[in-house]
Amino acid sequence: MAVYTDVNEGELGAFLKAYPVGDLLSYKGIAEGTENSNFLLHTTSGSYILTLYEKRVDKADLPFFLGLMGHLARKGISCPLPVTAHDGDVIGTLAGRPAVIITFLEGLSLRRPTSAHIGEVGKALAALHLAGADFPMTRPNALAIDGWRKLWSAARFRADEVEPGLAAEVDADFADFERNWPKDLPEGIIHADLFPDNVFFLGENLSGLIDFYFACNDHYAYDVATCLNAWCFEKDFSFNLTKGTALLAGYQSVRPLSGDEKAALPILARGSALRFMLTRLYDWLTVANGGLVMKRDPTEYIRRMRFHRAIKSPSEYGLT
Ligand SMILES: Nc1ncnc2c1ncn2[C@@H]1O[C@H](COP(=O)(O)OP(=O)(O)O)[C@@H](O)[C@H]1O
Ligand SMILES: N[C@@H](CCOP(=O)(O)O)C(=O)O
Repeated sequence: MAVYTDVNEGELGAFLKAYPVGDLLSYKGIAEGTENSNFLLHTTSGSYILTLYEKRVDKADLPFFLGLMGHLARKGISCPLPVTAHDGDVIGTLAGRPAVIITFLEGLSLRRPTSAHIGEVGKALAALHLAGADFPMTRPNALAIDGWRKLWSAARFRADEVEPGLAAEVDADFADFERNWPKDLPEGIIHADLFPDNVFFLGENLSGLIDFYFACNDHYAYDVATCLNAWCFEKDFSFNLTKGTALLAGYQSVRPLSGDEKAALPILARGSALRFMLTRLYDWLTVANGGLVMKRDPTEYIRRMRFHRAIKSPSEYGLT
C-alpha cells in the first residue's frame, strides 16, 4: 500500500490553485509503489500524478530527480514531466510533505513481459543513457558499495535467520567486490531501478518510464546488469537466455557495450543482485509489518547472486 499520508479534498483543491492544471474533478490514492504516497488526479485539464515524498527520499535530492525527468522528457524520453507552479517552483508542500505534480503517462506495467517487450526495455535504457549524458547535475549513487556496507552492518547479525549461511556468503562477496569492482567503465546518469513496475507498455510498444527516485551517476553497464536481474529471471529463478539476449541486443542496437563493459557484466550483475537483496533484507528485518515501506522478499535476490557467481563467461547472459 503506497498511500502513507492522506490528503483531504479541501487542502488538495487549495494546493492545486498554485499550478496551471485547472480545477480538481476527482482524485484517488494509488496502491502501487514503495517509497512515497501517490495520487491520481483528474482535473479540468487532464490527468496528473501527485507525489508526496515520505521520509526515505532526501528532499535535497528532489531538484536532481525532477530536473532529470524534465531534461529527459525534453530530449524525447517518454517519462513524466514535473509541472511548474505559477510562482516558478516545482516543489510545493502538502499535508506537511514535499509535494510535486507530474504528468500522467498512459500504459500498463507488465507481469509477464515477453522477449519482445524486454528488447524494447533494452532500447529505452540505452536511449535514457544517451539522453542523460548532457544533464548538468550529478548525484553519487547512495547505493554503491559504501551504501551496501551500511545496510549490511545493520542487517548482518540477523541475516542467517532469513537464509542459513547468508552472513558468511555476503562477507565473502564484499571482500571480492572491494578488490575487483570495476572502476574505469563508461559512466553517466543511470535509472538504477528500471524494474517491470517502472516501465509502461501499450500493447507491444513501450509507452513510458517512471520512478526516477534512485537515479544517480554510475556505470551504464551497472544499469544493464540491474535490468538483467529484474527482467530476465523466471519465477523459479532460472535465467531466461532468450530474454537476456533480447535485452542486450535491444540495448546494443542503440548504445553498443565496450569489451570492458561486456567482461564486467557478471560482477556488475552480482553486485546489483546484492544491492537489491540488501535493501530488501534491511526492510525485512527492520520495518514493522504495515509500516511505511512495502516489504519484498530478499531471498529472490540471494538466488540471483548465486547464479551470477557461477557464470564463466558473459556470453551466458546472451551477448552476441
Ligand atoms: N507519471 C505517471 N503516470 C501514470 N502512473 C504513474 C506515474 N507515476 C506513478 N504512477 C503510478 O504510481 C505508482 C507508484 O509510482 P512510483 O513512482 O513507482 O512510486 P514509489 O516511488 O513510491 O515506488 C506506479 O506503479 C504507477 O501506477
Ligand atoms: N525495485 C526494488 C524496490 C523499489 O521499488 P519501486 O516501487 O520504487 O520500484 C526491489 O524490487 O527491491
